[in-house]
Amino acid sequence: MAVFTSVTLDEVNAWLEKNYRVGTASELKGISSGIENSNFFLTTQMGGTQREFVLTLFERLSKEQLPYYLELMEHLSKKGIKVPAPLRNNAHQIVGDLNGKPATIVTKLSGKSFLNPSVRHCELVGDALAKMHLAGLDFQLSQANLRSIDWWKSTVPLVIPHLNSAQDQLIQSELVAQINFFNSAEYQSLPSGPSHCDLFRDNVLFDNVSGQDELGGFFDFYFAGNDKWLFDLAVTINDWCIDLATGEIDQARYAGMIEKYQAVRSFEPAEINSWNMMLRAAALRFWVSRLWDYHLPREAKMLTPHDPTHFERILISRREVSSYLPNNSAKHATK
Ligand SMILES: Nc1ncnc2c1ncn2[C@@H]1O[C@H](COP(=O)(O)OP(=O)(O)O)[C@@H](O)[C@H]1O
Ligand SMILES: N[C@@H](CCOP(=O)(O)O)C(=O)O
Repeated sequence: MAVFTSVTLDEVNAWLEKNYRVGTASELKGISSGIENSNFFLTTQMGGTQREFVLTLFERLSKEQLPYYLELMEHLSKKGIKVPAPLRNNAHQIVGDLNGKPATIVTKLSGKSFLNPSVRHCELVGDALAKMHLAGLDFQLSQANLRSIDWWKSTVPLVIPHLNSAQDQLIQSELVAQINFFNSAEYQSLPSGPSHCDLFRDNVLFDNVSGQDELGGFFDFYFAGNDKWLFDLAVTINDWCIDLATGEIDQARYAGMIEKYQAVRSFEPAEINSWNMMLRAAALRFWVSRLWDYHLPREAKMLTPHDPTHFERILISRREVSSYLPNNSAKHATK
């Protein structure tokens, strides 16, 4: 995360004293990774106990949109899914205000990210993602994925002036294909529910337990929304189970993630048929957002935009190669 809004230790202490019972802040460290919000590692001292949190100031999401994300994290965490738990303030509110921005404190997960994941890491993520989908079924709030097709339709025209003619043609033809896909009866029938929608390698931590990596947790729910579960899985596969240089699927990691996901929740026939288009949708989603962040950047300290051409390559690869979603009972070609 970049730091768009600065906060001092004194400002945090005044805010904590007024609103929370977590003791006194002894350390506040701006976090440089991430691109959406202003994040800080926050250490507090209370009665001789040191506690660690993450303080987030939201830069784009409004106070009205935030309860969905934060209450979803609270809901999942209460159900035993490893995600940060937001702290409610003294007025029992899940979000407050700090330095003119909506702000919240969540528990800090332990562990580290693996940017070159193994088959085991992918298996752990597949298992936990399916469990997270099922745990979200009885979550009462509903909010659409704000970075879905309506956002692609409004953002593609803004980035087109920055593209060469081959890219322009590719993005427009994929958008049309996705509009048709989203309008199909089969798409409409796909199972859905609260979804993370950005479960990249840098949004998952692993802990080493007795010499073996175990899931530390999923975080960064601020692109979450009610969406097709298959989209969530496709976003995750497109980041975790690929050869990073070419964007092509790595079969061992792919099979590991799918198998463990499916051990928890079996795919429906419509999901098997929709898989290739969903992988393409997931690639288009991040090509568009990376182009937008790259060509229309915001002012921020410590902001490093991601490379858009990576998702252009992934999209080209998914359009050229038909992918299969293995199922215990049936295997269908998707193209
Ligand atoms: N709850 C958490 N526990 C541990 N680390 C976290 C937590 N939330 C954020 N981080 C750290 O902060 C970094 C940036 O957070 P992220 O949510 O990705 O930012 P952004 O909101 O900009 O996407 C992460 O890479 C991670 O190192
Ligand atoms: N995962 C997205 C960017 C979203 O940023 P994050 O830091 O909030 O995960 C990408 O890689 O394009």
